[in-house]
Amino acid sequence: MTTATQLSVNINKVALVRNTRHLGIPSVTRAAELCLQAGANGITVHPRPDERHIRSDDVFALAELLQRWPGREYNIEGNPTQNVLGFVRELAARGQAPDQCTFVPDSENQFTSDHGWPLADAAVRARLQPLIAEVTALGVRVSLFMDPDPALMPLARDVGAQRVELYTEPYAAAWSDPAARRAQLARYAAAAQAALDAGLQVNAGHDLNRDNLPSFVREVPGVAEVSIGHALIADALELGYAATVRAYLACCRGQDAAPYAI
Ligand SMILES: CC(=O)[C@@H](O)[C@H](O)COP(=O)(O)O
Ligand SMILES: NCC(=O)COP(=O)(O)O
Repeated sequence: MTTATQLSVNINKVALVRNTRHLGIPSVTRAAELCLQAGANGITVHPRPDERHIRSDDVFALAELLQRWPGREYNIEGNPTQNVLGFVRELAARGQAPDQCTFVPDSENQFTSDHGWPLADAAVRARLQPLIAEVTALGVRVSLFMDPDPALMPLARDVGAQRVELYTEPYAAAWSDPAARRAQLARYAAAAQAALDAGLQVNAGHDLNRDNLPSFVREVPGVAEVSIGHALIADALELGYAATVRAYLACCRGQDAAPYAI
């Protein structure tokens, strides 16, 4: 039996709105709790070094919150040469290690994530290997953010990652053109299969939404988890967290999205 794709809700954008005032609203911990109550399988954050959205305090408050939700996962994304390892080390020391750390090769002030690790470069592999080993030794699963290139998947395994997260923006951008969509789906399916063949598990994320998610999980083999933030939080502004999470969970099971009844 295949397990349904898990939904990890990225709450960066809740923090982004919160940070425009000094009032503490909307609350990221409340948002996380409402998403978990609605059935989300996990919470993702990407604490960027400039703290434009998720701040250091949020990372720790969410780790505390996740302790009360056994079986739900906490995924922290970021560049291991910047701030993310500090969070993982400190949380592990507190006995609150995240379940997963997704290494993303973003620069300090990057607008948003837009490429995966260039693992064909031996110097990049040599830099990553000890960092992956350290995080794995802390009991945290490491996932590498990757472009959908089948040739790179065995290299992700060789540097010690347990998962890859396929960067899905090119698929999302092609979605409204049927021929381009089919070509992208074939490309992602080949990358996912190469990852599975290499013994890796497969995550996916970036610009996934209610429209493009069902065909992705139906056609790309073995997608263990999707992390979704921007579109999901935008939908939640209209519908609330609970209805939105339930709609995305249905998409994760491959059901095409019904129009929202407002
Ligand atoms: C790793 C990734 O795909 C990113 O999508 C991400 O976490 C979003 O970051 P922003 O919310 O800062 O755009
Ligand atoms: N890893 C991708 C993620 O967490 C959310 O990306 P997006 O849905 O905000 O584009």
